[in-house]
Amino acid sequence: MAILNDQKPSSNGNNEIIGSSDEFVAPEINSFGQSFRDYNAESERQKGVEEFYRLNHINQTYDFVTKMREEYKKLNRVEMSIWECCELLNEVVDESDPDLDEPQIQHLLQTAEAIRKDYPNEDWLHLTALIHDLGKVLLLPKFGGLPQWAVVGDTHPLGCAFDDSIVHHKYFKDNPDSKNPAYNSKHGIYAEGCGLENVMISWGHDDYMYLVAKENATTLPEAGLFIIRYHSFYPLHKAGAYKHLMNTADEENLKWLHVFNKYDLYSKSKVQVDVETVKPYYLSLIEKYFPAKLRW
Ligand SMILES: O[C@H]1[C@H](O)[C@@H](O)[C@H](O)[C@@H](O)[C@H]1O
Ligand SMILES: [Fe+2]
Ligand SMILES: [Fe+2]
Repeated sequence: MAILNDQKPSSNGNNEIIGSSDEFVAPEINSFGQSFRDYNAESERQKGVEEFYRLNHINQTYDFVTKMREEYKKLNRVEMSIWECCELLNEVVDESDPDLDEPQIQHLLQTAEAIRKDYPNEDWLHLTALIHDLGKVLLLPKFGGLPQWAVVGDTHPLGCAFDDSIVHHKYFKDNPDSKNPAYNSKHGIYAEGCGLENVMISWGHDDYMYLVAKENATTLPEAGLFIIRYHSFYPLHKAGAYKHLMNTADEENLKWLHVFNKYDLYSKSKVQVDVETVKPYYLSLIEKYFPAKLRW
């Protein structure tokens, strides 16, 4: 499972050159004709996305995240299977995403099918892709009906300074934490190398799904759990900010997150995956790595 080189990590340990025509090719532009993750490009989605980040940056505080973690670790809301949850995502719309307006179940399957093409033997990675965004059910009434700013979008640490690389950074000026001297220095309340598991990250679908998977005793490897928990932490995995908070285990896991991110971001397209065709495969993976019913 360790990644041996900077290229595609191959499960047999060889530094093979990959040239199959069936390989996943990342497109240069999104379905709206723009580059991916361009938060300033004028588009039908730009204004809504910016308003989303304004609310997110004002309201996500250290105290808010502390309360959310306390509340949701009870897992006392719903009992259901992973697949049932995938189907629920059909009803969810993500207002933070400039690149996608397809139903979320399509995004899950597009990500999983793309990664499966290039990593046919890493079944844990296929399943990780399938479930990575399931936490977005927090938007639905029976999961608490949280507002968009508390569920989707990129994530960032609380308890230390907000890095400039965070999307629409200017809105942090109205976040009470940015005026708190305990929280607004580079290290804030954290020690160098303390490990990401000791860092408060803005609350949303990543941390919730991590909690659900972990508490329901999934047998997914650590790297899968890390991907689920930090896939929206673009300031770290894209911009390289906050690296001083990582420990050596985080550094290993981050390599897999980099692999995953390509498929999460660039598989977003208008080409739909046929759900019924791929369903039996994913059901078999769910059975391998999860109990039949989970507490949510
Ligand atoms: O808008 C997107 C979307 O909400 C994704 O699910 C999340 O993982 C990304 O980080 C975010 O930028
Ligand atoms: Fe996500
Ligand atoms: Fe995603």
